[in-house]
Amino acid sequence: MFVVGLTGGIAAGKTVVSARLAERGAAHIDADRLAREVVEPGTPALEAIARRFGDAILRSDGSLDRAALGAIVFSDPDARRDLEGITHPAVQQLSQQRMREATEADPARVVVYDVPLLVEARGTGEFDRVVVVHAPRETRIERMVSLRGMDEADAVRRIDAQATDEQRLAVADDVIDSSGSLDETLAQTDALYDRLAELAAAKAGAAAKAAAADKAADPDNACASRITPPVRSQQPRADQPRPSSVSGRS
Ligand SMILES: CC(C)(COP(=O)(O)OP(=O)(O)OC[C@H]1O[C@@H](n2cnc3c(N)ncnc32)[C@H](O)[C@@H]1O)[C@@H](O)C(=O)NCCC(=O)NCCS
Ligand SMILES: Nc1ncnc2c1ncn2[C@@H]1O[C@H](COP(=O)(O)OP(=O)(O)OP(=O)(O)O)[C@@H](O)[C@H]1O
Repeated sequence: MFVVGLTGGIAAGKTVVSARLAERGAAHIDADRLAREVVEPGTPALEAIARRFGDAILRSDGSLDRAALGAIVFSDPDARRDLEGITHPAVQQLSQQRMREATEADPARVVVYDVPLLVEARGTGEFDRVVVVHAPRETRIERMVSLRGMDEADAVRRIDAQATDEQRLAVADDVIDSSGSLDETLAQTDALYDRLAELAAAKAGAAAKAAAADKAADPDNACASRITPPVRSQQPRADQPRPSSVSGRS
C-alpha cells in the first residue's frame, strides 16, 4: 500500500488537488468526510459530543449542528481538544479501514489521504509521501471570506486553530503552490501524480518480489508476506534537502 498524506491549511486547495489526483486514478479518502460520518445520528461519537457539549449542539432531527459546535470549538482550545479526543480516534480507525479497502484490488494504486490536521493530529509516520498544498495565510483568508461567505474574524480563528505554514512545510516531501491560478495548481498536480504513480508501482513491485522470495525460502508457508514499511520511514529526514515548490524528492 502506498499512502500519500495530503495536507494544507484551511482553504489552501486540498479539495481541488485531491479531486484531480482522483481523476487521474488515485483512491481519495477525505478526513473531513470521515469526521462527518463518525458523528452521524446514532453513533457513539455523537452521543459523547452531546454529553460533553449539551443538547444545544443538536438539531431538532438529532443530527449535529455543525455551526453551533464550530462556534464553540474554534474560540475555545480546551473545548476543541475535547471534541478531537472524541472524533480523532474514530476517524483514525475508519481511515485505516478505508485505505485497506482502497488497495485490495490493486496494491499499486496511489492512496491519497486528505487530512487537514496531519501535522496537528496524525503525524507523518504512516505515510509514504507527505504533500503540502500551500497558499499564504492572507490568500486563504481572502478565499474564506469571498468564496465561502465567512466572516473575516471567523476565518482568522480557524486559521489560528491550525499549525503554521512553517510547521506544515517542514514535513513536506512535495509542495504544491496553490497561490496562483487554478490551471497552475492543476498542472503541478498532474506532474505530481505521475511521480507518485511511479513510486507506488515501484513499492508494490518490491513488495511482490519480497513475498515471492519469502515463499521460495519457505514453500510450506504460502501465507508468508512481508509488511513493507512506508518508503518515507526508510529515509531519515535530517540529511534530506527541503522540497522545492512543486517538485519533490524522489
Ligand atoms: C467543528 C466542526 C463541527 C465544524 O464543522 P464545519 O462543517 O463548520 O467544518 P468542516 O468539518 O467542514 O471543516 C472545515 C475545515 O475546518 C478545519 N478544521 C476542522 N476541525 C478542526 C480542528 N479540530 N482544528 C483545526 N481546524 C479544524 C479544517 O481545515 C477543515 O477542513 C467540525 O470541523 C468537526 O467536527 N471538527 C472536529 C473533527 C476534526 O478534527 N476534523 C478535521 C479532520 S479529522
Ligand atoms: N490556484 C488555486 N488552487 C486551488 N484552489 C484555488 C486556487 N485559486 C482559487 N482557488 C479556490 O480556493 C478554494 C480552495 O478551497 P478547497 O475547498 O479546495 O480548500 P481546502 O484546502 O480543501 O479547504 P478545507 O480545509 O476547508 O477543506 C476553492 O474554491 C478554489 O476554487
